[in-house]
Amino acid sequence: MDLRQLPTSTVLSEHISLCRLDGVDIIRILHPECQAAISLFGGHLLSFQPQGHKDLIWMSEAADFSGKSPIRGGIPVCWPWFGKVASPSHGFARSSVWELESFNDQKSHVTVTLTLHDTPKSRAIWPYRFHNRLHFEFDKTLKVQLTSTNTDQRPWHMSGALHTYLAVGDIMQAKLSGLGNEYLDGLADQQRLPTNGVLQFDDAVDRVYSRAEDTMYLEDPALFRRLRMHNHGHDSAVVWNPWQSGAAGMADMTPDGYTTMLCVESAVAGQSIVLKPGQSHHLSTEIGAE
Ligand SMILES: O=P(O)(O)OC[C@H]1O[C@H](O)[C@H](O)[C@@H](O)[C@@H]1O
Repeated sequence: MDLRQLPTSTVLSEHISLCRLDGVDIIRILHPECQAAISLFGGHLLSFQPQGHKDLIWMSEAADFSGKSPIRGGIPVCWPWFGKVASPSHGFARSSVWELESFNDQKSHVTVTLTLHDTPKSRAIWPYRFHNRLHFEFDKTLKVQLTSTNTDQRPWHMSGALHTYLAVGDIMQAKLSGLGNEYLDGLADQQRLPTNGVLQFDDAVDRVYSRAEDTMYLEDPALFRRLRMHNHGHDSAVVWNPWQSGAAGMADMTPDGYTTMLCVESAVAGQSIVLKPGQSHHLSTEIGAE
């Protein structure tokens, strides 16, 4: 995604502009430390490229920016549930329009905060009141924090994920570590299986690592780099790559798209979290290149 080519709608500050791509409004950051983009549709981080590096985040060449369906790539926000436990799959936050609450453009970094709260439309899908805040901090690393607050008078349950699509040079050479000692295999009837915490790739994976470490590393020899991911507020790391056969069944992924991506998600995918009225939960991820 060439961020400089996006047509500017409004200049917000020296390094931050509002742009438009098809049906979505995009906050674009062109800062000496990094370039980044966030779609208001989905509150969806689209790109993060620290100075001197290729993008750390993968975006599908066939992604749909109509604003009608979730965007394939970036960091979709799965909320208030993860997976297909209800409809729509991965919740409604990734296909809702978030509001820009504030931004702060500094010499050393940029922050952007978006919000999403309940509406009659959201309550028709999920009958609760909530207030979500999504805070992004950009410098040499990317920090994303989702704060979910119960503004209802009843307790409610939530699960979810920051469903990060990491960019890799060649998935066949990549190695992910820090995964803990067991996983549930989504491609084998949710069997609970032991592991040494390291994963290499030669086929589709869809796994929930329920004892992942807070910090994971993705070795990427093809791009001569290692990505570091530090998660917080999660109970699992979900790892997903659809491989060739899965990509072939997706209208918004090119046939070879799977070779340059790996989803490593900071997720609440085990037991859902109960929030009482007034309580909040923070789910975050920090990503950098070494
Ligand atoms: O196609 P989506 O709804 O975006 O979901 C993409 C993937 O998300 C997660 O990683 C799940 O574990 C996978 O089972 C799912 O296929």
